[in-house]
Amino acid sequence: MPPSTITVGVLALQGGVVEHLALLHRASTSYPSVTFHFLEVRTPEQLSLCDALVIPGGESTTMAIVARRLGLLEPLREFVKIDHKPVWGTCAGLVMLAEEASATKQGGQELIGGLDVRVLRNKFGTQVQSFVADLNLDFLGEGEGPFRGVFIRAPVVEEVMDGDGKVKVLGTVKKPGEEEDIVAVRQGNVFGTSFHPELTGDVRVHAWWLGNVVEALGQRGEGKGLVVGKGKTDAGEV
Ligand SMILES: NC(=O)CC[C@H](N)C(=O)O
Repeated sequence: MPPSTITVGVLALQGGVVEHLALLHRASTSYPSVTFHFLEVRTPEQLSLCDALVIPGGESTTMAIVARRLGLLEPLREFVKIDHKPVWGTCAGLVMLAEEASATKQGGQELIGGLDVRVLRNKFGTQVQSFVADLNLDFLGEGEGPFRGVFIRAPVVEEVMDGDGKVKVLGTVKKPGEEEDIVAVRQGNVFGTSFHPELTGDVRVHAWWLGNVVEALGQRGEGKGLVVGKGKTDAGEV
């Protein structure tokens, strides 16, 4: 039985929070039998209300420092690795969800973990080397056209570290003259993308992910979300 109400948080320490909320809200109309509540998460208390979480793009070093100061890092690790609640990280969010990261600032940076991968930060260079590429994301379903991948100081998965195939590669990109790079992975309830679906206006990845959330929580008999009117988030109308 899918749960009737689900609370989805967006970690709102910095980065593309509003964009995710807008697309999540649009995607939620694909599941009319479920009432979604969307919540900006800045405190452990807010996190504890969530059934699932999006960690947006932005700057993973800053996000980690702020999360540490707000007492959120350990609760986030529990959320992902002990409670196994569904989580999706985009770009900096993918970095946060990796077990290891390379090209970090001197002294390294704190991560949440959950994906047995090592990411390489800023693989394609600086902000001015941002690019857009058509991606074939088979998980979106047969007959779906390519997805416009927006890459901004994006990381890639440079190594899948688990030996037993738990990490599934769901998307790659190949720039002319370069090797293919892994840009979407999933391990159980943890999903990560190097690119930014929230900046495209294309709702398909958000809708797919919400479908996974509904399914995962249904299997666990969970979904304790607060019931609020559709069309609103804590950030107001989106
Ligand atoms: N657009 C982004 O989220 C950039 C991610 C950033 N390079 C980081 O490592 O945190």
